[in-house]
Amino acid sequence: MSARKTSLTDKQAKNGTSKYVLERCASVNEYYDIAFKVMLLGDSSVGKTCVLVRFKDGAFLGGNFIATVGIDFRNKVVDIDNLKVKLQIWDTAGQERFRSVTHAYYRDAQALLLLYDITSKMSFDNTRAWLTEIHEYAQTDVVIMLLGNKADMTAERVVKTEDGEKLAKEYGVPFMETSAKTGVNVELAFLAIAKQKHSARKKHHGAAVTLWTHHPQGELSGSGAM
Ligand SMILES: Nc1nc2c(ncn2[C@@H]2O[C@H](COP(=O)(O)OP(=O)(O)OP(=O)(O)O)[C@@H](O)[C@H]2O)c(=O)[nH]1
Repeated sequence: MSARKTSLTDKQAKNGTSKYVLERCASVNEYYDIAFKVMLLGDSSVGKTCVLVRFKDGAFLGGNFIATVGIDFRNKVVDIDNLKVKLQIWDTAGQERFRSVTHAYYRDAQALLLLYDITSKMSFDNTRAWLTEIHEYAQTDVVIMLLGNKADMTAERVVKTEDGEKLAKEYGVPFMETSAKTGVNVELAFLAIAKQKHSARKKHHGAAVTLWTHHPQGELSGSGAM
């Protein structure tokens, strides 16, 4: 496959949406209570960038496939338990040759969305290798979710829903099928993983945790106990 040097923004620019550059900068200082780093992982072309763009902008990046080079990120603030949770979402390159770049980011991730493509048996089989890699490089308390993407492509499906469920059960992780094209379950998946991380964090820190609220102007103020 011939991957060009590109990034998420390049992909969007290619699709005639250069306004994304401005929106991305504008959202950086958005108000939030806590922040989680979420990484998207999985083979090349399973739909990681498309899932991220669907979640962030509600759009589908159809057309020619342009592989991500290295890593890029975008932010989105969601509401969980009356808290503003900023998800800093890292979109990684699925191609093997960029693996050493993405390894460096694993240790900072608090949540991982591992994707396969329901029309590609190989991408499904490779999730085991991804899970081994996660085990090797990620934090021990990282929360993981398995996603079978391209659920809209029913005629081309080669991985049964039950197989995804079975694998997820084996590794003790939640599972969903998503479609970046139709949007099915995309928001739900991000919210589910953020909720899971938030619950784990609450359990770990106990009841008396003070949250620091980040205002757009840059001041900090304590927002009480959870
Ligand atoms: N029908 C359908 N096509 C999808 C879906 N998600 C992604 N695609 C298509 O699959 C191709 C690959 O999508 P990307 O999001 O670029 O894949 P990726 O996982 O980011 O690939 P890398 O950047 O190489 O890691 C593109 O042609 C997309 O239009 C989906 O849910 N349904």
